[in-house]
Amino acid sequence: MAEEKGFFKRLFSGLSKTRDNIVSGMDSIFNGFSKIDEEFYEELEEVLIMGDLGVQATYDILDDLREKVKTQHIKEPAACRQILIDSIKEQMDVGETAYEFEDKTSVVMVVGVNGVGKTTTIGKLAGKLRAQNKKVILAAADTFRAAAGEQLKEWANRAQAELIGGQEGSDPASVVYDAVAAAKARHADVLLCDTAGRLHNKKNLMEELKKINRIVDREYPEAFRETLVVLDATTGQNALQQAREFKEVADISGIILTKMDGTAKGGIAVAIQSELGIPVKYIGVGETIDDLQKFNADTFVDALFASTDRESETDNEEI
Ligand SMILES: Nc1nc2c(ncn2[C@@H]2O[C@H](COP(=O)(O)OP(=O)(O)OP(=O)(O)O)[C@@H](O)[C@H]2O)c(=O)[nH]1
Repeated sequence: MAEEKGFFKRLFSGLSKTRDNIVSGMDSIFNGFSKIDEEFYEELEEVLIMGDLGVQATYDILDDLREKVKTQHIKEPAACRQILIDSIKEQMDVGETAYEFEDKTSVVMVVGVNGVGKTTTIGKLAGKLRAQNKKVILAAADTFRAAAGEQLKEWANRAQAELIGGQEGSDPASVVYDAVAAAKARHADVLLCDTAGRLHNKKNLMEELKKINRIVDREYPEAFRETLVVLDATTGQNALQQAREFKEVADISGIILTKMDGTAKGGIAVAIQSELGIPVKYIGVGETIDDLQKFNADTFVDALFASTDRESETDNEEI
């Protein structure tokens, strides 16, 4: 519980800019309007869209609000606040988020375009698994970018995980082949593969991922599989677009949203889960190895909408 409480507090403070961006605007609408009319809905729409919740999720949330206002005969704008909170949670519902790979012999493909924090995230994930005493191997299969291998090596050292590959320009599929052989020989629990994420040539990317997946299918059929996309939350709608494009080329099982600390665009988590139906599994909340947290949509929405007095309340309260 203490860990959960600490998590809520960190999430609460990390979301301060997103809160300013979304909730402050909403609250001034709830408090400033004396009746629920078209202008009220229009202003809410603007706040939600500007808050990066995405067009689709915004429309769905507002349709739901209109419906409930009608059926429950709500007259007070302020009474809409809780309905909206519940509706955002409903929109984000993708069922229970599973983390089976953490407890199984598994191969995890991690994809994401350059600069989103992919290497850092893989390092953090390795650290998290190592802290659970898992044997972790990292495959440096993003062989396209110079220095990517070096950077991953540093993270591997930090996390005390073994690294396979890392030579610039080598074939990603052969790195994965070697890494699978190492994972099997050394009875690794989790093989984390840093794979390429160049979206400008989708066909090549798709072929490359297919080729890599075929190798794992053939060489390691018993392994549990997962494909995670890393997205930079600070890029807002761009991140959503990247998620859409990766969804077209691979079977994505989860998303990791980095740089959630201090961004005003945290609303993108709503857009991703609501529009794509893919769970955000982790969020990055800083640059160190411990700054990766499991994501829970309800806790996220609660932290976003919690009043600013809530932070001190959480000192004495179990969340
Ligand atoms: N504040 C913050 N910074 C982060 C987070 N995750 C990554 N970063 C920083 O983002 C920058 C880019 O991270 P990298 O891991 O190098 O990015 P990358 O996606 O691996 O880039 P490539 O290696 O080019 O593919 C680094 O300075 C990281 O420290 C996060 O959750 N919060």
